[in-house]
Amino acid sequence: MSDAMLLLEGLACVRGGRMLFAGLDLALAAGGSAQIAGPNGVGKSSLLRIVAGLLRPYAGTVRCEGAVALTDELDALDRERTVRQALTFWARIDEAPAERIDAALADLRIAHLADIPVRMLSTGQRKRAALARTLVTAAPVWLLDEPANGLDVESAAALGALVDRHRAAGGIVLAASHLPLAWAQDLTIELRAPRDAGEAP
Ligand SMILES: Nc1ncnc2c1ncn2[C@@H]1O[C@H](COP(=O)(O)OP(=O)(O)OP(=O)(O)O)[C@@H](O)[C@H]1O
Repeated sequence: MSDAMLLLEGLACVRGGRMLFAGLDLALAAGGSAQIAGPNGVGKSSLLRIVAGLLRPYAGTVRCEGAVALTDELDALDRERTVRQALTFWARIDEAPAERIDAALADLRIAHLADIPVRMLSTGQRKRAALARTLVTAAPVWLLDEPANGLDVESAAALGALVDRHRAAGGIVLAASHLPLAWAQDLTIELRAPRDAGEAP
C-alpha cells in the first residue's frame, strides 16, 4: 500500500444546476488522512462520489494510485441475505478473497451477527457491516461518508483504531463528516454553502 496516493486538482462540482464547490485541491500520500467537513447539502458526499468515479466533476482532475473503496449511506448489502452471504456476494464482485470476511467481522465486532439477515440489523450494526465490506476489499484508499453516523462510542473508537492500522500500513482515508471523527486528520477541508462564500469572516 505504500504507493497509495490521492491527488485532487481544481475540482469543481455542479449538481441541480448549482455550483457546490470549485477550485478544490487535495494531496494525500500513503498513510494520509483528511476530513471533508461542512453543513448538510454542501457537497461532501458529492465530492466522495467524484473521487470514487461515480460522478463526473464539472472541472478538475482526480489522480489516484491504488484501488478505492467507498462506504456511504446507501445500503449496498442485500437485506434478505445474511451478513456473511451479503459480504460474500460483494467479495466476488470486488474480486476479494472471501476468507477475509471472518477477520473483517471480528475487526468490526460483529462476528456474532454473521448469520443474521441484514434486514434485522440495527442502524449501527448495518454501518459496521458496510465497513466490513471495505475491509474485505483491502483497497488502499478508503472513502468514508459520515462514518460516525449510527455508531456508538465504542464502535466509533474501534473504527478509529482500524483507520489508524490502515494508515500505518500505508493506506489513505478521506472521510466526509459534519461531526468530529475518532481519529486524527492530517487536514480538514471545510466546504461552505454558496451563500456564505465570499462573506467576511
Ligand atoms: N442526483 C442529484 N441531482 C441534483 N442534485 C443533487 C443530486 N444529489 C444531490 N444533489 C444536491 O447536491 C447537493 C449536495 O449534496 P451532498 O449529498 O453531496 O451533500 P452533503 O454535504 O454530503 O450533505 P449531508 O451532510 O446532508 O450528507 C445538495 O443540495 C443535494 O440536494
